[in-house]
Amino acid sequence: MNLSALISALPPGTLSAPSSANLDFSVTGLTADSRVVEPSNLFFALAGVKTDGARFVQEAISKGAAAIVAASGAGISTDGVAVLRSDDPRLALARMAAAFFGPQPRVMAAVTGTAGKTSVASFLRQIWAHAGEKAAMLGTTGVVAPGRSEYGSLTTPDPVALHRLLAELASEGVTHAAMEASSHGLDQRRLDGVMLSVAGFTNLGRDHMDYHPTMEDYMAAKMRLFDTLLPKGAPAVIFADDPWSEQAVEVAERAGARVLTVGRKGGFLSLKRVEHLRHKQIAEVHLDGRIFEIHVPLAGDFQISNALVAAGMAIATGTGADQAMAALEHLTGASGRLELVGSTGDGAPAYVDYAHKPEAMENVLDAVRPFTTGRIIMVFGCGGDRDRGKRPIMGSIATKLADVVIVTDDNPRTEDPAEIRSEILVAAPGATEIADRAEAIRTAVEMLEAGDTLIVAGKGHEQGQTVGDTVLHFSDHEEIRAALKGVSA
Ligand SMILES: CC(=O)N[C@H]1[C@@H](OP(=O)(O)OP(=O)(O)OC[C@H]2O[C@@H](n3ccc(=O)[nH]c3=O)[C@H](O)[C@@H]2O)O[C@H](CO)[C@@H](O)[C@@H]1O[C@H](C)C(=O)N[C@@H](C)C(=O)N[C@H](CCC(=O)O)C(=O)O
Ligand SMILES: Nc1ncnc2c1ncn2[C@@H]1O[C@H](COP(=O)(O)OP(=O)(O)OP(=O)(O)O)[C@@H](O)[C@H]1O
Ligand SMILES: N[C@H](CCC[C@H](N)C(=O)O)C(=O)O
Ligand SMILES: [Mg+2]
Repeated sequence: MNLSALISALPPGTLSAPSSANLDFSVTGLTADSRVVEPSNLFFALAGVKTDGARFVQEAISKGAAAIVAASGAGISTDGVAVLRSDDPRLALARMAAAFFGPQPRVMAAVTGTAGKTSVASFLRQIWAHAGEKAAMLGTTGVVAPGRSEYGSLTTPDPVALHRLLAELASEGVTHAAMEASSHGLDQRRLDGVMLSVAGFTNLGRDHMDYHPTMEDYMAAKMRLFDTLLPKGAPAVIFADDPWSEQAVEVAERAGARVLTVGRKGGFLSLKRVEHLRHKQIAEVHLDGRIFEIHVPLAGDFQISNALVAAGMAIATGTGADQAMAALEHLTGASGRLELVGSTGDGAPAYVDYAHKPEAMENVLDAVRPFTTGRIIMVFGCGGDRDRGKRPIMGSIATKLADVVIVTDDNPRTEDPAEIRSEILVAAPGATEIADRAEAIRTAVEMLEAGDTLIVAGKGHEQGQTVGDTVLHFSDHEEIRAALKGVSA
């Protein structure tokens, strides 16, 4: 694509080019990573968390970069290769990636919040598909679309990967796509080129305190979805029953969004009653004077909240209310979200759940308590190179709400695993420490008696254990199944 044409497709003020530069040539792609530069690429030199892309400009040029985009003040030398300047180079990358790759599915939805994003994106795709749309979802668990099911890595992909994917989906005929907006993604402008039709908010709780200095900063990053990215007048579907809901509503209203609240305090989809059964729930929902009684085939109060946010987003983008509500009766939970993996011979269930932050853990333990006549046995750990402050908090929640706690490893990455465990154990008196996750799961399964419930938390859909820089194959599902076979043999 011609660079001059690409620049003129951008909103004014995105970039400035030196007046002397000849930009009338073709660029073959964009990247912010010097290691993957190909001839005639445009290289974005971005200041990051670990290093500064400006240090790799020479490497990018030696690999054939045709022009460089850098921050306005960055001092770089380029031996005559054109340098385009931007006050916000990450924003420039997002907008240029959008212009370079072109088409996006016609209806784009993004959901933010500390917990529930993957579930809402997955439910929204399922509702649209049920209503006959060609629909996709992309997020932590990967990409799901007609003919596609790909394992993911980031919750919100970087703009180049994101817009390449959206263009592919559009060319495959996908008209509706639901994506997750992580706070990292929002802060780093990964979604700033997406043309949103609707945005959603689930809740706010402690997470990523290694990246965001305060909860207010974390909330502000999430609110970029409403105050910066969502076009004026577009619907903002907000879960109404969270302590942060009111603030989210204020931000969205101030930004000119059409606010639709859902939940017990919801004005749009109003939850009047929920009856919890072990593996399903019956919810009464009011909408526009009509009453729907929905049988949702999922466990966990929080899944009703997620289902309502998803239904709200679907209805706000044109799905009929009857169709959306009917679709909720067929929902499948996202992989590893309070997922029943198996049961012992005398009926004690073993669940895999992705709770890896305090509120999520609390919700999951609360969700299974009413159906547990015996003990709740909880196996979990905390990731290395991530928020350290959550470790004792999770240790204390597990101790308070579960009856047996086994602390184990969960992606220690470059940290000392024993140190991570000890930071959890400080606040988990009486917990058992078993470093090896497979052994921890086996031990827990062997303990199960009639009436007990096992929750193995933290990894959900993940298929690896990251130790140092190495990812070793590991699946909570596989380990639980193997252990259950062992006890029934
Ligand atoms: C902390 C963080 O968010 N980092 C993200 C960020 O990297 P960064 O720009 O800070 O990277 P950096 O290593 O400091 O490097 C700076 C620049 O130099 C470049 N570079 C670096 C080395 C080199 O040899 N050549 C080179 O050009 C890098 O490509 C980068 O452009 O921007 C990159 C491109 O978008 C992301 O891939 C990267 O995600 C890393 C891998 C990551 O682990 N992120 C996690 C924490 C994350 O984003 N998680 C969220 C939330 C999860 C959730 O709650 O669901 C997610 O959306 O997944
Ligand atoms: N609405 C909710 N409220 C509280 N906890 C929830 C909610 N939805 C899900 N959870 C809990 O959080 C875990 C992760 O759910 P999900 O993957 O849908 O969230 P997420 O926001 O995508 O998380 P991540 O940021 O890690 O990708 C679940 O396994 C469950 O323990
Ligand atoms: N098992 C996990 C969960 C990671 C969740 C991820 N979304 C993030 O925090 O970046 C870990 O701590 O390694
Ligand atoms: Mg997610």
